[in-house]
Amino acid sequence: MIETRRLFGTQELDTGQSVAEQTTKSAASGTECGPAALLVLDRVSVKRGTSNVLSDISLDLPCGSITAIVGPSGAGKSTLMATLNGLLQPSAGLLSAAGIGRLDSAASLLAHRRRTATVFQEHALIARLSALDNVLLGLADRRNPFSLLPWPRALREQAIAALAEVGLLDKALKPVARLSGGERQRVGIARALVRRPVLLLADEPFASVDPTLTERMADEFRRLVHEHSLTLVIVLHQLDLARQLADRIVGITDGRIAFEGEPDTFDATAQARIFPML
Ligand SMILES: Nc1ncnc2c1ncn2[C@@H]1O[C@H](COP(=O)(O)OP(=O)(O)OP(=O)(O)O)[C@@H](O)[C@H]1O
Repeated sequence: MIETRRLFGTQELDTGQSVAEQTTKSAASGTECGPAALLVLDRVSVKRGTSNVLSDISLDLPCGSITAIVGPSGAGKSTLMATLNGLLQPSAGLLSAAGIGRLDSAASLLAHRRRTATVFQEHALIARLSALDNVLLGLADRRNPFSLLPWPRALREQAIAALAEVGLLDKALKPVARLSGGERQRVGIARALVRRPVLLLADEPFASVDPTLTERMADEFRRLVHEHSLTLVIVLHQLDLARQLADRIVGITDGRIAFEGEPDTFDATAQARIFPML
């Protein structure tokens, strides 16, 4: 396990409440998750175009767990993430979410997406906008998209709280173009946290961060996930990092699960099954 370090630092807000406290409360009231799984995939297949990209995926995501998805390029990892997010619909099989039920209607998918947030590989930030405005974009579905009015005060406070949570309060008004790579990644994390999600999806979030910073950020990621009572699914190319960070590793090859187990069972034989060239 990585030694705990506070890269971001938790800043207390005027309300005396950290985002972690607020989020834990909202997460707890937002799901009836408890000891059950937050999300269950039952024999899910997904097509892109006419080809089957995922086949027969059965997977439980226990509440509060960290699952690392590993696999070669083109194996279907991002497709799986888009399916977990409700962006891609299965061509066969079923997803069900705690407190929502089957994710097979517009209403159930909307409910699922409202409590899900994503951290992207290249942060997907708008460079000319400030850190604060980028974090507010994480709340775009919480107000009228055609509104010309300034963001409501409550949402601005929520965004400021999320920036404080990742230790970036002093950079709130700086354009993202003038932030370092690590700071941008933290803005991306704040933009996800501001949604007060219960499910956090991260697709190669450390791809553009140097190895030393990656280890520190992974450690901090783990802290945030636990403090916010989140369920995290993270795609990682670094296998050592996957072992350190995750409670469970899922290996995918050719759109199928080739390995599923605790990190200490992800041995050379398991690795060879997923990455035959290593
Ligand atoms: N929009 C799309 N339309 C059709 N096929 C697609 C589309 N996006 C991805 N694919 C195909 O689906 C397969 C899985 O792609 P996916 O991006 O899920 O893989 P991945 O494991 O995330 O790869 P990488 O590690 O390179 O990001 C690939 O063969 C890819 O070419």
